[in-house]
Amino acid sequence: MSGDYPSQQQDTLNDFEAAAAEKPRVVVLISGNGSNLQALLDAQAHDELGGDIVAVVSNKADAYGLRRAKDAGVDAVALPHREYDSREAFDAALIKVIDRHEPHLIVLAGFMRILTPGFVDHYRGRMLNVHPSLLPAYQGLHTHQRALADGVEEHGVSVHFVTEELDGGPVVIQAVVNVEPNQDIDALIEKVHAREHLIYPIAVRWFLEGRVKLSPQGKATLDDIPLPPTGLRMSHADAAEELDEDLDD
Ligand SMILES: Nc1nc2c(c(=O)[nH]1)N[C@@H](CN(C=O)c1ccc(C(=O)N[C@@H](CCC(=O)O)C(=O)O)cc1)CN2
Ligand SMILES: NCC(=O)N[C@@H]1O[C@H](COP(=O)([O-])[O-])[C@@H](O)[C@H]1O
Repeated sequence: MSGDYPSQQQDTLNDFEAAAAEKPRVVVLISGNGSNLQALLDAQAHDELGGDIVAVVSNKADAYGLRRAKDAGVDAVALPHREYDSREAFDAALIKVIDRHEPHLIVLAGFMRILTPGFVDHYRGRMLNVHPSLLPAYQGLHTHQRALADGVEEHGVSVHFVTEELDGGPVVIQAVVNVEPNQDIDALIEKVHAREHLIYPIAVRWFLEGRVKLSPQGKATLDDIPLPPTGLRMSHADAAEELDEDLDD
């Protein structure tokens, strides 16, 4: 296009093109393998995320998810929480690292640190988490083991807004996994992961499109309609269709 317009008009055209090209920025926090991060990176690569992952930050330097970020050409930062004297000091350092990227959304993807109220407040309404249970059941850790020990017939995964209450934030999307009699825990975890990898990119895209919001009253809404406490229940087929994915099981 250069040379077709006087220089001032060309500058304006460049500005418009630059603005059109810039997508919402996402920072992802991890602690481990990063399979959910990979699902988000894959969705982005297929133009299904609605934004760009601009940085991945891990509180564990040996997290394989950092390798996934580097392989995808994304800024990968290790910020070991053990190097800080307090949870507040770690969170303050984490905010500095994150805010360099001026993100529109913070995504927790297997991030295994409880965040302080100050951190949560700083990103209120623009921070999501994926939790391996049908919230409000089984908040906290070891959800699969606890669900199996209780003999539940249904388990699953929830994507929710992050608030001060651990895993207590308003739910956006849930996916249900049927638990077989004598269910093998590794097979259950694999089924839960498969559903996480579908519904998380959907929830992120809907947020970045402005469809999913956290109201000032602390309620999650989809297209301005309040979501129920269990969020939107998505079947495997519906989620696969929404993401234009082939069903994998
Ligand atoms: N303020 C909030 N912080 C976090 C939330 C949240 O909803 N509000 N979600 C969690 C994610 N999460 C479950 O989905 C979770 C992560 C970590 C823990 C936890 O007990 N962490 C321990 C350390 C455990 C470890 O290192 O293996 C800790 O922080 O002391 C519970 C739930 C993310 N943060
Ligand atoms: N309480 C938080 C929690 O347990 N999150 C869970 O950690 C796993 C991370 O896997 P990944 O690193 O492969 O995405 C995921 O199953 C996620 O739901």
